Amino acid sequence: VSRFEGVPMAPPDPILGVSEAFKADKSDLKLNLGVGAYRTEELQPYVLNVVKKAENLMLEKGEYKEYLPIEGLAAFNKATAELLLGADNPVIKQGLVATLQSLSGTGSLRLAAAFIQRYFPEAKVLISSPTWGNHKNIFNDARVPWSEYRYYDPKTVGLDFEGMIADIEAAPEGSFVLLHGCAHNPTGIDPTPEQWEKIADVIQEKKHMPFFDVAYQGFASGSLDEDAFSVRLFVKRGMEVFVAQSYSKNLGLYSERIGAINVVCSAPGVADRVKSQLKRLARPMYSNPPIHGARIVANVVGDPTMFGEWKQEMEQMAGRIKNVRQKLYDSLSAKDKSGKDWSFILRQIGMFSYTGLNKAQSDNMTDKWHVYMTKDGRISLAGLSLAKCDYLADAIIDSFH
Ligand SMILES: Cc1ncc(COP(=O)(O)O)c(CN[C@](O)(C(=O)O)[C@@H](O)C(=O)O)c1O
Repeated sequence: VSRFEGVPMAPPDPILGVSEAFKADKSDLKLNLGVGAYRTEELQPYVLNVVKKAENLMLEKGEYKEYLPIEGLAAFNKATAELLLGADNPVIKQGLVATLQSLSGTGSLRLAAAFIQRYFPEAKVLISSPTWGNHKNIFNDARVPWSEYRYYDPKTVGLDFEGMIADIEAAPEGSFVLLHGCAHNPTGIDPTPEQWEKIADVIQEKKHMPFFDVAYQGFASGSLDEDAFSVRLFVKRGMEVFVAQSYSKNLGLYSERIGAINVVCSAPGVADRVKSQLKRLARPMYSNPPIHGARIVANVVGDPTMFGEWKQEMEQMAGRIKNVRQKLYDSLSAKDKSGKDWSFILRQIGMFSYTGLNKAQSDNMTDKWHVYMTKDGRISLAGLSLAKCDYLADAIIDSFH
């Protein structure tokens, strides 16, 4: 008998498992609104033109494939910190930022979790309710305890700001507060600038550590700087901050697994020590990160023409999603006779819309309409075309009532 006899079948991933089910569906009506992956109006995957340009340049140069240092490609680490904080941010000049290239957003979050587990074993991470489906698994597997702060208010289909502040205030001093830098996943609801100020106040008062997850910089509003507002606000206040970054969405580098963990410290010597310990944790985890995506980012950001083209393509992707949001809202408003207010769809930002459909209703979307979405009611508008909005509106109205 096999020694693996006791190994049970793991459940499908709540997000990536939806894509597997979608692939198995034979209907030509099927729509994949599950994983947050950008599609064109023709519902095809999209490789940015600027990425193709950078890759052609790299091919011509015929670059080496030697190991990267544990911390990754230096040119990438410089570019990624500058993109996040602004090239002229004093914390960069003063050597206060420890940046390590890591395996995209997930790997960066996991590496930071390992650091928290080792150096702050008593601390808890506060995560929003709801949050990205993988956050809890990352902290569970890193043996970091977490609890939730209120975030989504189903009554207003908006932010439960009072609840959020109260829960952050009530948490033990020195907790880590996980915040979505922009384009909150799954709700698409972001705090206003004034609310970010208040969130920074309470985190400062309680001596908590802000931990930003920045997976959509430039993809939410179309502007890299606008989408970095929250992070730069906290750094400007002199706060020490963790920031995980990802280039999966804004540069379309999903499977290249390119991202970074940044730790903004309040004293130069400290940043070097933090970086050295992050390296010590990364080495036995995956040793060193993949070079291809790092070179693409470094080449694009390092060349003013390509950087400009990237910003244009980002605005186009964000723009297409905004158009789809508007069209879906128009279709729902025109078709739904119940008088339900669908304007929350227009107030949400980024790839996703949190529809309020419950599990049974989401099942109906899939079983009856072949619309694939996550069971928490989230739909990825990045997987929707203008042409399919009427069909989706019919499915949503049928499922709600
Ligand atoms: C808030 C947040 N943080 C981190 C990540 C990790 O991304 P990566 O490891 O590729 O850099 C995602 C991606 N989340 C998804 O878009 C999603 O929620 O569908 C999807 O890519 C995923 O992995 O689940 C995310 O939404």
